[in-house]
Amino acid sequence: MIELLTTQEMGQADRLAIEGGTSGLQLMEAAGGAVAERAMRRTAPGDRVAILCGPGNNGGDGFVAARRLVEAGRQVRLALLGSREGLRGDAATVAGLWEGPVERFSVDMLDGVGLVVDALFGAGLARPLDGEAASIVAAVNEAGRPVLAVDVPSGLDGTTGRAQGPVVRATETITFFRRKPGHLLLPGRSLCGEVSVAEIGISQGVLGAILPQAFVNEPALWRSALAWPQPDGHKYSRGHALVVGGEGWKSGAPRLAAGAALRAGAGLVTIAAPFRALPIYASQLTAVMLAEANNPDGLGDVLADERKNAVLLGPGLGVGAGTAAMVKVALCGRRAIVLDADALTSFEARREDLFAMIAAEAGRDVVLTPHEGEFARLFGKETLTEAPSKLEAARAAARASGAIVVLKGSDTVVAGPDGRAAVNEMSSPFLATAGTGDVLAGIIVGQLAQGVAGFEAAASAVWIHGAAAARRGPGLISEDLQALMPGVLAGLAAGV
Ligand SMILES: NC(=O)C1=CN([C@@H]2O[C@H](COP(=O)(O)OP(=O)(O)OC[C@H]3O[C@@H](n4cnc5c(N)ncnc54)[C@H](O)[C@@H]3O)[C@@H](O)[C@H]2O)[C@@H](O)CC1
Ligand SMILES: [K+]
Repeated sequence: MIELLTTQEMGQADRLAIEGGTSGLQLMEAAGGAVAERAMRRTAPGDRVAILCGPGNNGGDGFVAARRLVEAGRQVRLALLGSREGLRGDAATVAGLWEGPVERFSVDMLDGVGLVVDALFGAGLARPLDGEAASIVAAVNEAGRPVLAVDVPSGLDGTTGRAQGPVVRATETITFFRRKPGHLLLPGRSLCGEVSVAEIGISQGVLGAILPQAFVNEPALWRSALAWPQPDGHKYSRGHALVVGGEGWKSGAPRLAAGAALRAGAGLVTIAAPFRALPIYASQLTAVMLAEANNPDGLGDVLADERKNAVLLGPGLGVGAGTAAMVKVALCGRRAIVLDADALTSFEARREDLFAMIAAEAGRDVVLTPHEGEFARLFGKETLTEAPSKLEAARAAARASGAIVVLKGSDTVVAGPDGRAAVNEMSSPFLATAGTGDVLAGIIVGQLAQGVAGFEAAASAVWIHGAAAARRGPGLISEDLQALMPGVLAGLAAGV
């Protein structure tokens, strides 16, 4: 598992390491040394490097890096924002070890440099940058030279991935011990460039005291929860997913979802749809079965078969009272449910009804998969805009609804009502095409049908979906994803 630490949790990690006997100065020397190592990869002896230091410990890392880079034959010019006398603690100590000149920033420092090291602000950013700090950031961005940011690009909030004011646009960012959510959440991810993590002498053991609740969405988080077929198993032991579909002219979305559920490993997949639409569905389905459900009562009849243990409603279903009534029927009982697209929007004006139905049956998994527009309609625009970050918005929604919330985007967040959250980085911009959300919902219901727990089902599905897309790249359409999934699943089965 790869934990993501908030700025506050990282501060705790630093403190625990120091209490454990590693001094703050040792941590700073290690951090600055790691910065210098990255800088050396980007430059050759004789190259010029501009190091921009701020008034806190981020600046301290810059002073250490400057010293190491001079030792490695780089020509370093160092500028300090603020006065040398204003430096405190370890930053003051390492500034004292720097034998070169300490300049005030001027734009000419950036002329022709091979690299700019941004050590202005890191975890201590307390307010938006203004004044001289803002003009330095503007000059750095204007210069167009490669930028190595220390911890985070200055101006970026590492916890939220947001910048309230000017922010450095980095080519590369080096952070310490663990990444922060802001390295993965947009716009932070696009401002950081390539992100690397340096060990600086903080032991993994501190995580046992911090108990972080946010993680990178990667296989170690959920691999052990995945279900694989057993030699003595049969299709019924791999679960039966039901996709509730609507009219024939909207049959593409449920068909995409159903195919993905089969590929994900569900033993059987059935689409329930109105009788008049069944021939249209049947014309393009083979392994997926069909059932007649003309209305909520009809769906109830289909669901009387308890072996249908996971249900997806939403893709192609239409927005309105009819869909809301279908959702109500599906939510009666203990089976796992995925609500996507129209099923979410159908509760726009009556979200409390939905949350009450979810709460009525404890211990079964409900997964909601909104994109930002659907999220705003269901949970209220303010849940998105007033939350400090996308991560916190998803968490708040999960708490309010009692469901696992998959807030989609190229930085998809999966949040559980228990506070656990995973931020996805295995994604592809080519997923921004019609029907890919239907495929994702299908993978989730396919995982749930196999008995995978809700959070792990959702997080693994998001990853598998992104990994499948990454295998194709340009030209990807949602129909391709099904065929790409076996390669991704084979990698997971092999433990790659
Ligand atoms: N023991 C530790 O805590 C370690 C910290 N390290 C580094 O220390 C950094 C955190 O250091 P600090 O907590 O000193 O924080 P920063 O160095 O990020 O900034 C703190 C300073 O900036 C000022 N400031 C904050 N926002 C401002 C704004 N908008 N405009 C002008 N001034 C502003 C504060 O008043 C304070 O003087 C990390 O990002 C990391 O780079 C590393 O050296 C590793 C060890
Ligand atoms: K920085």
